Amino acid sequence: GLPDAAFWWKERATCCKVRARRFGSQRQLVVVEPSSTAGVAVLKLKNLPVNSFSLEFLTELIINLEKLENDKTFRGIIITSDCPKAFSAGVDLREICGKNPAHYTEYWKVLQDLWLRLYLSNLVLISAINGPCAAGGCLIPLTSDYRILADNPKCLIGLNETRLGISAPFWFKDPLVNIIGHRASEHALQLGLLFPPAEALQVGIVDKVVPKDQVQSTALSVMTQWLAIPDHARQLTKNMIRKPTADLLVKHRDTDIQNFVSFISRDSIQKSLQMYLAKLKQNKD
Ligand SMILES: CC/C=C\C/C=C\CCCC/C=C/C(=O)SCCNC(=O)CCNC(=O)[C@H](O)C(C)(C)COP(=O)(O)OP(=O)(O)OC[C@H]1O[C@@H](n2cnc3c(N)ncnc32)[C@H](O)[C@@H]1OP(=O)(O)O
Repeated sequence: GLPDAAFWWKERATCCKVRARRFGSQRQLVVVEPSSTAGVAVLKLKNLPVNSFSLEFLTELIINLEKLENDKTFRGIIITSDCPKAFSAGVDLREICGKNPAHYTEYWKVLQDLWLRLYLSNLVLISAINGPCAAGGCLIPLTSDYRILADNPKCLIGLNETRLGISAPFWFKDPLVNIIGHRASEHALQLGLLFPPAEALQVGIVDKVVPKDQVQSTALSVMTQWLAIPDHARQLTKNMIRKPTADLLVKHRDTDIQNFVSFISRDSIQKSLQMYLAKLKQNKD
């Protein structure tokens, strides 16, 4: 439960800081601003062009989340995108293509860290999804407490991993099952469905669909409702509900990493990821 997670966070926080020093980039990939509502931060994802999860971006994201978690002035975070093209395109395919097992191991550990940091956060997390959100990109909405999607046909959301010839890990699948149910997940995951807004709302992968220019204000007004509940009661309840799902990853992290590394290192998987990336580059608007 929380003691386990706290242990992991302490250990991994040190690794993140070491890694951040290694990148030493001048680009700010995550921007945190206080909102007009007291106690609420707006965290903007800014890894242009599509907020794909590079190792550097993940590291910066985790460090910023950790800072907010430890800053007692904040009770909630609205997570949104500052990239016009996407909320998030998920895993950066260049991180899991053509690299070595040591790199895959490091990458997967950091992605697990992000998931744990978000899923077990004591803060209220609201995803203000203002662009397409695919596969690993759904990690943020699926670990949030509430999801608001922009009503735009380009704003597709879902776990489309099977379309790339890969499978979503169990810790993506479990929150999806918790949110939309077993049968709908079975359907969505196997077919790698990306839902347009009305269908996303109907299946329940998002809680609200609003015009794009109202995503932010809606997130703030939903946040106000959540913050009306005393923190300790809400946090205990959140932990009680999420602990069994989180424990599965906390207890099986190493096996999960080994499975991922051996799966992703296969020639056939590498080939299909390379083909998908090449197709993305061809299909330019
Ligand atoms: C045993 C089992 C154990 C474990 C499981 C095993 C494996 C699990 C694997 C990990 C699980 C998670 C997987 C993922 O997240 S895979 C990524 C899936 N993402 C997608 O399918 C989205 C792809 N992107 C898009 O659809 C579009 O880019 C998008 C977001 C709709 C925006 O479209 P558009 O505005 O037209 O912009 P472009 O397509 O031109 O994109 C701009 C630019 O970005 C590059 N790019 C896009 N997405 C990615 C990406 N995910 N990784 C790397 N690069 C990406 C794109 O190629 C363009 O690049 P260019 O250089 O041409 O400008």
